[in-house]
Amino acid sequence: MQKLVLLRHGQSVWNQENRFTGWTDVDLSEQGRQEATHAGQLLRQHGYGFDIGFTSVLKRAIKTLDIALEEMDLLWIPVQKSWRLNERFYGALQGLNKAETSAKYGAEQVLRWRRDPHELPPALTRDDPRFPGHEARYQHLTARELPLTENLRQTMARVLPFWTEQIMSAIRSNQRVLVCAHGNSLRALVQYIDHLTDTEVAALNIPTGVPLVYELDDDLNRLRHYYLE
Ligand SMILES: O=C(O)[C@@H](CO)OP(=O)(O)O
Repeated sequence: MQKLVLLRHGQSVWNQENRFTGWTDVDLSEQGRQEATHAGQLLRQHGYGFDIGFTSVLKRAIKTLDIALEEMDLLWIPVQKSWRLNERFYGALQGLNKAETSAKYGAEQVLRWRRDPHELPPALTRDDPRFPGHEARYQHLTARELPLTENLRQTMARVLPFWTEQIMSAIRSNQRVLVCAHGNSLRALVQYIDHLTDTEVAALNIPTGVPLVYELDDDLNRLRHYYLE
């Protein structure tokens, strides 16, 4: 039996301000730092150790992983960062306040944008300052990989190659893995691992900063999963 731990980053400043975040590189809030510290303490108290960490290229996830590893005195382990673990790209909604957007477009539409796995938020244009193609960290991405908007299906499609090629292969070589990512990139991964239907994943919300443990059999099928308390 193998264990895998998934961790959503601690609360960010824009989670706190109730703004659509996506690929915007906002920092952790003070509460988010505390959540990350607590996650690391919980993992340490339950005797967890890790050989490798995986995270996105966004600082709220990178810092959460760093803080949690520091609590376990594991800052020295290798960490691999990939844009494929980034939050779902929220298109032209990025930066908008969620309550104001509900008042403007209606709560039902906003809920579809947030949770319907097939619904595409309004797209950005390439000349928008928020387009990731302007950023050095995404220069190696192809034009097709650079998103203008993204639904959960598309998030899953870019997360899965990283899951199979990097994360699964680390688990298969008996490395103990900690993945620190985002609400929606983790929802996409959990939908895949748990074979959730679209209705089930629409209802799934992963809390910030709470370690989610997966026990896997030798073929890496899920045996059970639970949050650490
Ligand atoms: O704003 C975002 O990027 C995400 C995660 O905070 O929000 P939501 O939960 O609405 O998909």
